Amino acid sequence: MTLVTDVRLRRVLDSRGNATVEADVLTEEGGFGRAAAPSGASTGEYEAIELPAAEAIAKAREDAIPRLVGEVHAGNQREVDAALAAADGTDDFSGIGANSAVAISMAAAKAGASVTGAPLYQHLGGTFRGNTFPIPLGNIVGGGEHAADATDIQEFLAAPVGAPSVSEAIFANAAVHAKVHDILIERDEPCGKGDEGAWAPSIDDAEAFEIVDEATKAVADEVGFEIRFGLDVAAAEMYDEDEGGYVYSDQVRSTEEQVEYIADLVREYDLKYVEDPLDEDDYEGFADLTEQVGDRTLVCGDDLFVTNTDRLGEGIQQGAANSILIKPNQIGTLSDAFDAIELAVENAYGHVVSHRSGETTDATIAHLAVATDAPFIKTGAVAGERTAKLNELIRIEDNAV
Ligand SMILES: C=C(OP(=O)(O)O)C(=O)O
Ligand SMILES: [Mg+2]
Repeated sequence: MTLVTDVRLRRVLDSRGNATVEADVLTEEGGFGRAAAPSGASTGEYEAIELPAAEAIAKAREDAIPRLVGEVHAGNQREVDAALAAADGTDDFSGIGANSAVAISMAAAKAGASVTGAPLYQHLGGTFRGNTFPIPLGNIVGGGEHAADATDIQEFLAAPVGAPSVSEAIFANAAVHAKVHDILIERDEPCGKGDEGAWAPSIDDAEAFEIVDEATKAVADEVGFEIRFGLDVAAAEMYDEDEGGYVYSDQVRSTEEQVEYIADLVREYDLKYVEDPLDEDDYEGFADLTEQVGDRTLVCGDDLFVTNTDRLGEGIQQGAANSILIKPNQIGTLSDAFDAIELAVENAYGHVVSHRSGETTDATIAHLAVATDAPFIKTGAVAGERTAKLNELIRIEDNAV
């Protein structure tokens, strides 16, 4: 019923104005799915390989499409993704590009869902999925690789942990974003934005902590539920062995100092979430920090794990982190992302489904988060390509998809 009859690929724009891959998958019975690959800026060293969009499309047309059309069923995700892996022939999708692979994989899932008439989250999660919704982590202030001349820490993320519904959580994050704007205006700070729609003022990290703390508390008082905040330190981008550690604007911190610094921040600001607090090769540092504060905060591996079961397995063995970021394009297919989620869940690691800094209006990750009962989703607070996912979550909650 869901035999693939055509796969069409094209270059489209992403939110940074770069070319990315969009895929259409067509099936018997009129099934149709369309999806586009996102793209990172602070990419992990161990991620699957994104090729220039035109090259990824050419390679996929030559090697992958003949293995898909008339050969696999869009309703059978593992069959689709195995064909993509076989067509690629490498262990990092450098053959056809992880951007072609993930776009086709997600488009196939949508085509499979369209034939059955089930919403994508139900097609992916099954009718016996749980009944939870992810808490959205909203990027409020940021710098690092996502904005020049702003904070060293890449993302300050609002975490509306007490929200009674996903829509109230989403509106709370938008209110925190607006509150930070008010505070920046009061302080006479410029209000430019970074790649993900977060404010990117030329302030130091200490001032950003002060402002985000004030804004989350003020909005929590207004809405009447708990809002905490968290960080994506993206520390691999700061780490420089030759410089002796983590290079901040005003100092260099050794690994021990970095662990201490982050642990102190968790305690001082009661942080709910800390992503990539250490370099992507430093399992030991992650384990040390997790031992110190893992009982009170999520220590999350993004560049550390890159949605990869081998790297997550190593982390589980060493006690490094207690949660994993899930970015399908880091690993290439939805099946690979599901494998990482399954391994995480089996080992009581939380999973946080995530956007990339370069995005389109594709909303697949909203469905993926709901399908897998993800405790959190990280997909910005404002900006059209971010609100595409947030509004889809609201529609899912409202049974309107
Ligand atoms: C979303 C992120 O940024 P990028 O897509 O640039 O890796 C991140 O680091 O978590
Ligand atoms: Mg990250």
